Amino acid sequence: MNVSVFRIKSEESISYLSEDMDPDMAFCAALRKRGIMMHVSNEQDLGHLVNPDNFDVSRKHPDIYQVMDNKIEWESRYLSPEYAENFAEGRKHAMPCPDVYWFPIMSPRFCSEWIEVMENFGQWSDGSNQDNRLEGGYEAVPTRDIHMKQVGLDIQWLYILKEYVRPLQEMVFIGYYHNPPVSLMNFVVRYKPNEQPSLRPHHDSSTYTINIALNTPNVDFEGGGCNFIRYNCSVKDTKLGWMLMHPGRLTHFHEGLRVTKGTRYIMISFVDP
Ligand SMILES: O=C(O)CCC(=O)C(=O)O
Ligand SMILES: [Fe+2]
Repeated sequence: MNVSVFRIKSEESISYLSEDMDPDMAFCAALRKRGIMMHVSNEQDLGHLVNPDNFDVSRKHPDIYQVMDNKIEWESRYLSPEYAENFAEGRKHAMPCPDVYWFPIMSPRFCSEWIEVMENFGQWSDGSNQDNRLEGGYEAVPTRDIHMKQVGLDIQWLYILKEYVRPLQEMVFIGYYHNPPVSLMNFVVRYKPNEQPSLRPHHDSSTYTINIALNTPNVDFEGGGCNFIRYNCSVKDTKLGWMLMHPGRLTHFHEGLRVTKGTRYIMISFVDP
């Protein structure tokens, strides 16, 4: 196309204004009216345009917030490449302790960016029983943590629970169906030797709890893991982006084992409290 096309002074001149069309469509229509057709000149994938209405560049890692608005690309970046294998016919789900299931769910990129979102925000709780973020203002077994709401990820996280966690739950705790999952407690926990190194035995206020490893034992930290006391069984060799799923109460009294070096991060949700 030549710029002279635009220099014609007449009522036929090319315009991108139209009462009932967006500017890009109006522009194309005006060209067509003058007999100028547009053609695809390549079939290379050059990426995508984000919707500026919901892409918040002031966030650390705005892409990780896009699970609802740009789902296909979000999955390719942040879902574990092994996620789909969880649904393979005849798949034997890992069960490291009785009724504790273990699934690959998130990619390494998810794990590192999720940690960076939290550390960039930086306002970890002080580990005391007083917690103004909660309805009752009291947390019986406090962790050093940041809640999803504090970093504007609460809606996205509930969507992740519904889309990616619930289908796994339905495969292993058969007959339990609750859609959408409800969860008021969704947070990243940080353990380190001189801050909070461990978590004393407790029940969770959940029907089931999920616990995603955001970093790697013997690489990023030493010690750590989750011990299920009734079964004298612990999961210490947690795997990056893999999620533990276990009942919250009664049978699954558990504790967070001591981190002796480095920093351990996990993502926790108490689902259907
Ligand atoms: O450290 C762990 O893996 C367990 C964490 C836990 O039990 C909790 O946050 O409720
Ligand atoms: Fe717990």
